[in-house]
Amino acid sequence: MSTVPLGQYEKQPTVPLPADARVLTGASAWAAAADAAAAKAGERAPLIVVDAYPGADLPLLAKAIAGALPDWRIVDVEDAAALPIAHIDARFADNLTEDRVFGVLSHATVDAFYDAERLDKLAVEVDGATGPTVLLGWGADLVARRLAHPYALVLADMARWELQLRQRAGATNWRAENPDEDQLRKYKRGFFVEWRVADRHKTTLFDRLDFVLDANAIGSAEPTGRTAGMITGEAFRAGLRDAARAPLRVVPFFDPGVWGGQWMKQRLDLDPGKPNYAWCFDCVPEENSLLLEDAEGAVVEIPSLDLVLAQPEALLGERTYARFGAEFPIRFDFLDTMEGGNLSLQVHPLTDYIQRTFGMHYTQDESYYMLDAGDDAVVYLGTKDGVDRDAMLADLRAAETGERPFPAERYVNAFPAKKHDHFLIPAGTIHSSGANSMVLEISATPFIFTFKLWDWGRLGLDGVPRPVHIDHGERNLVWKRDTAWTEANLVNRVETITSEGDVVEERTGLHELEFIEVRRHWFAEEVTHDTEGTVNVLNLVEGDEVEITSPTGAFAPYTIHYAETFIVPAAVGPYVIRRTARSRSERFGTVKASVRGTRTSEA
Ligand SMILES: O=P(O)(O)OC[C@H]1O[C@](O)(CO)[C@@H](O)[C@@H]1O
Repeated sequence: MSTVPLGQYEKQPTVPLPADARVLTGASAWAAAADAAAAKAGERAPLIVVDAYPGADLPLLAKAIAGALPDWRIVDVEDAAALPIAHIDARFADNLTEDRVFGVLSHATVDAFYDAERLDKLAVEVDGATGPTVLLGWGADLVARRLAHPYALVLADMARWELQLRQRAGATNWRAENPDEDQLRKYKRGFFVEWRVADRHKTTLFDRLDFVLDANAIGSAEPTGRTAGMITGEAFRAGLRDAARAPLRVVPFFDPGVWGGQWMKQRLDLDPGKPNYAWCFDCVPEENSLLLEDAEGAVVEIPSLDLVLAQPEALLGERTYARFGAEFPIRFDFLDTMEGGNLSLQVHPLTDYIQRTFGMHYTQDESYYMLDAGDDAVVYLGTKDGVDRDAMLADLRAAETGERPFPAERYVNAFPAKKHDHFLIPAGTIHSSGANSMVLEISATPFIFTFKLWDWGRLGLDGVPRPVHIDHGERNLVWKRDTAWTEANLVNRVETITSEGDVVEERTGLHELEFIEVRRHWFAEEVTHDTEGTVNVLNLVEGDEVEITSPTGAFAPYTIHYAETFIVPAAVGPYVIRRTARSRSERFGTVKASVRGTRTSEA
């Protein structure tokens, strides 16, 4: 039974660890690592390798290890063998670019950050060590794997949301000297280079890990009330294997913005002291976390991306995995502009453009599902009939220089928006959510490839104008998406699929140029679903509380509250969504997204 009040959004959802797994903390965690290292070493001096995700707080980690294992020599692999930062900057200059926001995705491996000769030398030195040694740092395994003898391997893992919070608070990129650099540039360096390389690297460790340490809780940007937990590699692997076979939620994160609103604060019970909340990222497994909980209630936080990387086929399904690789292709998030402002007027790149320019293999196709709407809510979508494109571009450029505001109403449609409307936004379509809207974005995962065209003359939260990219926008705007086309193709394309008793199933999108299929179900009692071999992402858009149950008892009933997004992994198969014993709502509504053409019943 749910522990939160009826209908109240759960902000810290957890995923159970196997019954026999325990979260270790403090000195006992390091003692367990030391025991494992000693057992592997036999007659030799034991070795613990702590491979830390870039952005982990190494000084604090070293202090914790030294406190627990005072007789061990701790070697900072980064100090010993990393290439000078100027060398790394030059190596990745083409990926990092001069732009504030956009880089080019790197295909490098962690070796590119290290001096191979110094790694060799360090390996020889560690090989000859007579006392117990800890190798610490991102890529520490590069040294250890040069050795012929076994060692205990610890991954000090971190999620991207925590990394971003630390960057905002002054943390640098990996070994860079940029504490005061523009946050957009720090993020760019993570997104296009560091995190890509680091994810590729850590995936090579997963099968060999002896322990996973929650480095989010070591030097956290904001107080979490948690001490850093450690679980065994076995618990990590088994926990993820189980997680990919039952419904789950990732840990949502909430972020303020220039256009942010008040709806989430009130309805999702967020900090009333904050001026606003703009976004809630409720299903972006690339950035969110999973909270793994043991049978005694102790919790360890890991990146939810680990689930995607470790269990891609069970999670995504064979066909979706074949199409996207180990990437979670569906993103759900909230955009809250209730009593806030308009989003920027924007456009996303076409597939060909995002591939050629940024090295992304699929693009940021989107849609706005209206979870709620004020009386005056509108969605800006598509250009007006007969627009003079040169005049519009000239007006956008004049607005960018501050010469005069952009007359958006002259060029862009503003469609009235009400609760449960669904607006489809294939890449290349000009769009923006207006003020007084509560949008559930159901989109492809890419989320930073936004070409802002006009930001309504306002400044960003950092006091400087947010970046506008009219040149990129011009190359991607599809001008034939005028009023008539937009209305016929992108506004409320709802189609009833079946209607039986109290259950109605509708298709609400997305547009045929987008790969996501969205089905909405209305019901009073229950609806039977089947993943049919592909991942489902759902949100309870109407009703206070439901539970997800297994007709075969394959997983324990899982409670979902209003507005919560949840993932049903492909491996689940059949599942039932039904009202709970304490539900008070008369009617429920869910929206369910999957990748079109990947269900077993689709030829
Ligand atoms: O550019 P703005 O005005 O912040 O718009 C909101 C942004 O949030 C997203 O919807 C999701 O990250 C982007 O597509 C969009 O750019």
